[in-house]
Amino acid sequence: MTLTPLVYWAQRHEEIFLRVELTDAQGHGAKGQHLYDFTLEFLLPVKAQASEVLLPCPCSCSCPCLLTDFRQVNISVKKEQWGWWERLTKQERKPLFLAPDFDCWLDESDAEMEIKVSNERKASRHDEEGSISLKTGFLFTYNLVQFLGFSWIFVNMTIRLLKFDSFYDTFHTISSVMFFCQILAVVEVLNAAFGLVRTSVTPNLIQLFGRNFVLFVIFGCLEEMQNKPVVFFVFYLWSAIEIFRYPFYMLGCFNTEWKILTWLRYSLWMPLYPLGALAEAVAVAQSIPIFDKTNLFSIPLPRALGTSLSFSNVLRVHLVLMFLGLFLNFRHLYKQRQRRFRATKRKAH
Ligand SMILES: CCCCCCCCCCCCC[C@@H](O)CC(=O)SCCNC(=O)CCNC(=O)[C@H](O)C(C)(C)COP(=O)(O)OP(=O)(O)OC[C@H]1O[C@@H](n2cnc3c(N)ncnc32)[C@H](O)[C@@H]1OP(=O)(O)O
Repeated sequence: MTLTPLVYWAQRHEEIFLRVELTDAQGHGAKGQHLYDFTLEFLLPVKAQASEVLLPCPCSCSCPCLLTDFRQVNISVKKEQWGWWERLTKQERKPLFLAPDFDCWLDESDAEMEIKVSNERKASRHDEEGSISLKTGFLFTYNLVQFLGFSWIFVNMTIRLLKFDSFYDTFHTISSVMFFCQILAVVEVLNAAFGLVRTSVTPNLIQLFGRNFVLFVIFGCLEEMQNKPVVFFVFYLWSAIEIFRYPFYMLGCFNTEWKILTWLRYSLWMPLYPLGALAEAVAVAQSIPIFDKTNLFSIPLPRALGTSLSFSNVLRVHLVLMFLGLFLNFRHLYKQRQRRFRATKRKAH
């Protein structure tokens, strides 16, 4: 016996959904195997191929099998032309077995809203992807430029060291590239401030201020300091860490890491940071008598208090701050190291 099933329908601008219910088919209650049949003449042309979305097979296998408890067939038919139909069938009178599928029903305006929301979602995903790749491109370029700059400094100084060239002209050969790299390092504080990288501003600010004070104020402003061997030690120690730190960040931009590079980035600072701070402290200490002698940057005082306040007093305060800064950054780097290696261990398990 052939039965006519109940057919529920809904539409979107590009397709028709049909839900064919077999349980409530005419002849309800009949058991055994039956043939079900219905005919619909659509209002407008549709694409020939309909896709049938079947309910999962009760035995949850993927093999073709006979479905004995099969109550519903979902069919989706693509419209030939995008648009909204005023009804489903050519004939104005709705067939008796046909009813709206209120579970899936949308009015034209709701469907338009759905399209709008989905388009907006797509556009925002697109924007997000765009800004992620812009951020990655920016960070990669920044790290690459710093890596090239510091590599040039490190290689140049190593060659000079191996050739037993004089320590005394380090500043004149290296300073322009060092100035460039250290001015550019302002970006690192901005990256932290704008949340471009997962770190805090304070350690970056301490690092930037500490180095740039020595570079621009002590070495840059005092010619007498420029020929001292301490310049060599300061520049060499700074660049020794950066030739590992920046490539580590470059790989990080693409979620990649080389274990040995990660280890170097998070271990070399342990000897280098105190040595670097010590070299910087020596430079500051050596500059104190020069500032006293030349009165450079001294602050004029009212006569009752004396003639002027020497800049060397600022340097003495700076020396104290340096040890505080060294302590804060040492602690920060230690925590970063713990976090990094804990994460690596977790990944390995
Ligand atoms: C405010 C006024 C205070 C006045 C103080 C006065 C003086 C203070 C002086 C202190 C002594 C300074 C001595 C020093 O100058 C001597 C030397 O430098 S000697 C050489 C040895 N030095 C070092 O080893 C330090 C090198 N520098 C650093 O490590 C950083 O500058 C530092 C801020 C100290 C730490 O970096 P950060 O906090 O960023 O840690 P991470 O590297 O672990 O990064 C955290 C996450 O962010 C991602 N990140 C960071 N930067 C970038 C980037 N440019 N591009 C891409 N990604 C980046 C990184 O990948 C981490 O992400 P994730 O956790 O997902 O892996």
